[in-house]
Amino acid sequence: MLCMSSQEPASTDRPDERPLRVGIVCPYSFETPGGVQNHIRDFSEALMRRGHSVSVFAPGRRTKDMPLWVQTNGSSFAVPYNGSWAHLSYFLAAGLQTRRWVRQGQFDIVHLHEPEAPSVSHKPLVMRGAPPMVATFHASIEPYPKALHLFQRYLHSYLEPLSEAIFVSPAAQRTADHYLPVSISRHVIPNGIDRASYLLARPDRRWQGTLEHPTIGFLGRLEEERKGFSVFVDAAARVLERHPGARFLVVGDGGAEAAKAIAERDGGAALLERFEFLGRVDDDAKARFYKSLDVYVAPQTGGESFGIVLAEAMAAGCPVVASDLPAFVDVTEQGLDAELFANRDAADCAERICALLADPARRARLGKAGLKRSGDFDWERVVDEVLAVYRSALADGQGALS
Ligand SMILES: Nc1nc2c(ncn2[C@@H]2O[C@H](COP(=O)(O)OP(=O)(O)O[C@H]3O[C@H](CO)[C@@H](O)[C@H](O)[C@@H]3O)[C@@H](O)[C@H]2O)c(=O)[nH]1
Repeated sequence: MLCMSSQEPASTDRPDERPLRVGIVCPYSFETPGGVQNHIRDFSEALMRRGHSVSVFAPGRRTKDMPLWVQTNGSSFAVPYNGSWAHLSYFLAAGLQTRRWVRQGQFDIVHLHEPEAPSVSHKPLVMRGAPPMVATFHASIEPYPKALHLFQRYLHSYLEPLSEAIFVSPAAQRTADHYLPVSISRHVIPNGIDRASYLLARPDRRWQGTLEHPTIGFLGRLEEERKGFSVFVDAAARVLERHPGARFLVVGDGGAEAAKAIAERDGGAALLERFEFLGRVDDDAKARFYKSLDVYVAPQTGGESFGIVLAEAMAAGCPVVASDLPAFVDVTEQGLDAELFANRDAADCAERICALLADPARRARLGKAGLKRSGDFDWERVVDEVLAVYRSALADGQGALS
C-alpha cells in the first residue's frame, strides 16, 4: 500500500537548521521489531521534534500500531541473514514503488539504511535526478565471508551515487569498507538511545536484588544462537555454586523453548528454578528492568554491529558484563565501562559476574563509568551529528542549506 502522510516541515528553534524534508528507506519490515527498525523509528521521532518532516518507506504490510509516517509497500519475504531473520522486499515492483515514493516525496535528502542489502533501500541508487543520498551501514560481519567478495565489484559501482556514508561503529565501517568506493565521505556515528528514559527510570521491586538474592539480567531474542543465551545459562550454573540465591531474569521472545532446553540439562530442574522469564516487555518496563538489576549480562557471540543493549543498560547506571566482541569493545571504550569476558567462555563470564557481586564499590564505579559513556549515545547528540552529515551532503549536492 502506498500512501503519503509526511507533514510539512515546521520552523525549528535552531538557526543553523532550516527544516528539511527527509525520506528514510528501511530495508526491513516494521512488522517485526529489530535494531535497525527501532533505530529508524527513534531517529525519525527525534528529527520531527526538531521541526523536520520525515517519511519512512519499508517493506511489508501496515500494522495497527505503525506510525502514519511509515509507508509500506505491502509485501515482504523472510531470509536468514547474519544469524537472524530479515524481512525484505526486492523484486521489480519493489523498485518501482520505492522510486515512485522518492519522486513523490520531494525530499531534500534521502537517507538509505543498509543499501547493500537486497531490499527497498537498494533501489533509489539507480534513480536519475534523485536528491542527495546519505546511507547508514549497520552490519558488522567479521571475519568477512569469502562469498561476499563475489558481490564487491557490483556493490562498489552501485553505491557510487551516495554522497556520504555513516557507520554505526568502527566494526560496521570495517565491513562496509570492503565494498564502498573510496571517494565517499565516511563518518562513524553511533546508534542513539533516549538516555533520559533510562536515567530517570525507577527500579522495580520485583526485579531488585538483595545481598542474598542478587538479580542478574539478560535481554534479547532467546532463540537466536548469536544472542548467546546458552552462554548465559552455563555461566548462571557456575554463579549459583557461589551465590545459590542468585536470580536470573530474562527478557525477550522465546522463553518457553529456552526454559524447556534448561529443564533437559543435567540438574536442569534446579537451575530452572533460579530463572524467571519475563517475555517481551514494553519500553518503560525495559528501562525499569535495567535499573533494577545488580548485573546486566550481554553474552552475544557475533553479528553485533554496535550493541545498543549495552548502551541502554549503561544509561540506567547498571554494571555490565559483556563478551569481548569488537563492537562491544568499542561501545565500552576498550572495557573501561564494562567487564569484558572472552567470547563464548561461560567460565570467564561467571568469574566476572561473581567478581562484581562480591564488590559493591566496583559495581558502583562501573555503573558510574557506563552512565557517563552513555552520554555519547544520546539521541540529541547523535541527531546533531547526522544533521551535520546532511548539511555536508546538501552543500556538495545542491548548495541548499546555507
Ligand atoms: N521493549 C523491548 N525492547 C526489546 C526487547 N527485546 C529487544 N529489545 C530492543 O530491541 C533493540 C535491538 O535489540 P538487539 O537485541 O540488539 O537486536 P538486533 O536487532 O540484533 O540489533 C542489531 O542492531 C542494533 C542497532 O543497530 C545493534 O546495536 C545490535 O548490535 C545489532 O546489530 C534494543 O533496543 C533492545 O532493547 C523486548 O523484549 N522489549
